[in-house]
Amino acid sequence: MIEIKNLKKSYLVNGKNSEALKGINLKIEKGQVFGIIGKSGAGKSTLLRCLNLLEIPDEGQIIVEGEDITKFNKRELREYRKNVSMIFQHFNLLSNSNVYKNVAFPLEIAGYKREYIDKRVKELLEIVGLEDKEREYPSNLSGGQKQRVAIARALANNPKILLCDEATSALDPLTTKQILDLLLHLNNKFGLTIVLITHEMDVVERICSHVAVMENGLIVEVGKKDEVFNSPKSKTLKQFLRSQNEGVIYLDLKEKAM
Ligand SMILES: Nc1ncnc2c1ncn2[C@@H]1O[C@H](COP(=O)(O)OP(=O)(O)OP(=O)(O)O)[C@@H](O)[C@H]1O
Repeated sequence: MIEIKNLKKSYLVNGKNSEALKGINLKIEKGQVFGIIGKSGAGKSTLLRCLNLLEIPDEGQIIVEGEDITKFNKRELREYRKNVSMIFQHFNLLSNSNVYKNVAFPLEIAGYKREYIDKRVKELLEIVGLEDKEREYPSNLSGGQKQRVAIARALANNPKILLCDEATSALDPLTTKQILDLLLHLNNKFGLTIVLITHEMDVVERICSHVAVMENGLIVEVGKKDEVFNSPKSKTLKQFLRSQNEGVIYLDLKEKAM
C-alpha cells in the first residue's frame, strides 16, 4: 500500500548539507501497525513527515495505492491529505476552542454541512470515549483525554493511514496503555493502517505488527516484529532490547553516542 523507494532528504545546517535520510526503501501494507524505532537523530521524524509531505524529499518515490505522492499537484495533495492524518506528542489542539470545535475543525475545512458535522463529531467523541467532554477546553483535560481529542480530530475525514509521532511519549504508563488500546481498536475495527515512531520499546511490543529500525538515515532491520525482535542484528536494536531487559523502558539514546 505504501512503498518508499530510495528516499533521500538533506537539511542545510550551518551552510553544510546534512543527510537525514540516505536512501530509504520500505513497504508498509494496508492494515499493518508499523513501528519505526531508532535513536534520536536517526531520521524517524523526517521519514514520517515525508509520508504526508510535511517534509518534501529531495529524491526517491513514495507510492501510495499506486500513485507517487511526490508528484502530486496542490489539489491532489489536498485530497491525499484527507486520507492521511497525524497525531503528535504534544497533541497540537486549538487551545481557544472546546473539544467539539477541535474535532469539528477538519470537517469545517472540508466544507461539510452543519448537520453532518454535528452527527460526525458526536460519533467520533463516542469512538474515543469523550461523549461527555464536548464543551470542555483542552486546558481542563488530562494528557490522555487531550490525545483522545487529537485522535477524534485525526479520524474526522475517515483517513486510511494514521501517522503517530511519539504519540504516547508525554503520557504516564497507564494512560499510554489506554491510548495504545484505542489505536489497536481503530486498527482492528476500521482497518486503519498505523505508522508510528517511538523511543518506547513497550509501545512497539504492545501494538506493532511490523517494525523497522533506523540508524543514521538508513533502515538497518525490518520485518515482522516478533521475527526482528527474536534475532536482532543491528547495534541499535540489540542495545534497545538490552535496555528493555534491564528495565529501562524510555530510551532517548543519541545517534552520536553510539
Ligand atoms: N528542520 C531541520 N533542519 C535541520 N536539520 C534537521 C531538521 N530536522 C531534522 N534535522 C536533522 O536531521 C537528522 C534527523 O532528524 P529527525 O528529527 O528526523 O530524527 P529522529 O530520529 O526523529 O530524532 P528524534 O527522536 O530526536 O526526534 C538529525 O541530524 C536532525 O538534527
